[in-house]
Amino acid sequence: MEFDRPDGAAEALRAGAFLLRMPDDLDPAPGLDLCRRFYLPPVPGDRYRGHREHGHPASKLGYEDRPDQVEQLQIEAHLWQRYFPEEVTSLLERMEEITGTALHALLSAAGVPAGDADEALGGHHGGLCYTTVNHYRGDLDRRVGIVEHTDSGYITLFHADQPGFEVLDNGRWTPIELPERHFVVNLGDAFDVLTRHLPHPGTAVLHRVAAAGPGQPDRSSFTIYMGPSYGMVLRQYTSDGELVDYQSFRDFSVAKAARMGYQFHDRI
Ligand SMILES: O=C(O)CCC(=O)C(=O)O
Ligand SMILES: [Fe+2]
Repeated sequence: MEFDRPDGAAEALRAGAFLLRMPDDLDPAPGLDLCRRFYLPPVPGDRYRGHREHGHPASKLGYEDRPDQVEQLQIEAHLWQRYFPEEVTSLLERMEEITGTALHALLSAAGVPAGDADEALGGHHGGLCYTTVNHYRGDLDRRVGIVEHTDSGYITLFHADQPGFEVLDNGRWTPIELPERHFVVNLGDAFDVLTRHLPHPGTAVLHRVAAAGPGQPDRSSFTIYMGPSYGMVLRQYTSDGELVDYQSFRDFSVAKAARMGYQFHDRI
């Protein structure tokens, strides 16, 4: 991963969000197709549709109709093959690789010593990777597309087909222009906690999606989320560069959900 400005990495860590150009041979269409069809009634043999009523028994996440304009489908990486069409799984796996590369580059830019990253990310306990498939319903009279929040993990990468994404930058809500063939990369809470006392801390960016007005087309986005697993303890570097335990990720997530006024996943 390369930044097109000399201060690119520093600025990405400070803001907690940046744009990443897609590789030329990556086709986001299967992901957008899934966003536009997962909520439609099931048709036998069509794995794009029917996810509202599916139940996804193997997943701890699954379908959720949220109080804002968005309805979401969240599926862990090890279940993509089971629940999604093949071309969607291939695309998501490719995006997972890109997300991992970006995460390691940013950890290094933040000052995590080379060779330390795997231990900092939880070592053999492994992490959690899932996709979120978002359908923003323009015809729903709700205040926002998705309410302001920080992502909980280390990093999230997403692609959206329309504007609406906004970040809080220097105290101001700033709409982000989404050029063709780009991903947005966001830093989340676990990255923020881990790097808070390092020379170049990364910020968990507060972001939201504006409501689409009546008569506007529905908006689609799909993400790759990478974070600690809920059984893990969040880690943090002290200012002396020592890696110590911070708080159980589950406790952290429950407290955050209460603070931000939403319900924590009831299957976790
Ligand atoms: O759809 C977007 O632009 C952002 C989605 C998002 O913030 C999320 O799924 O966590
Ligand atoms: Fe988000």
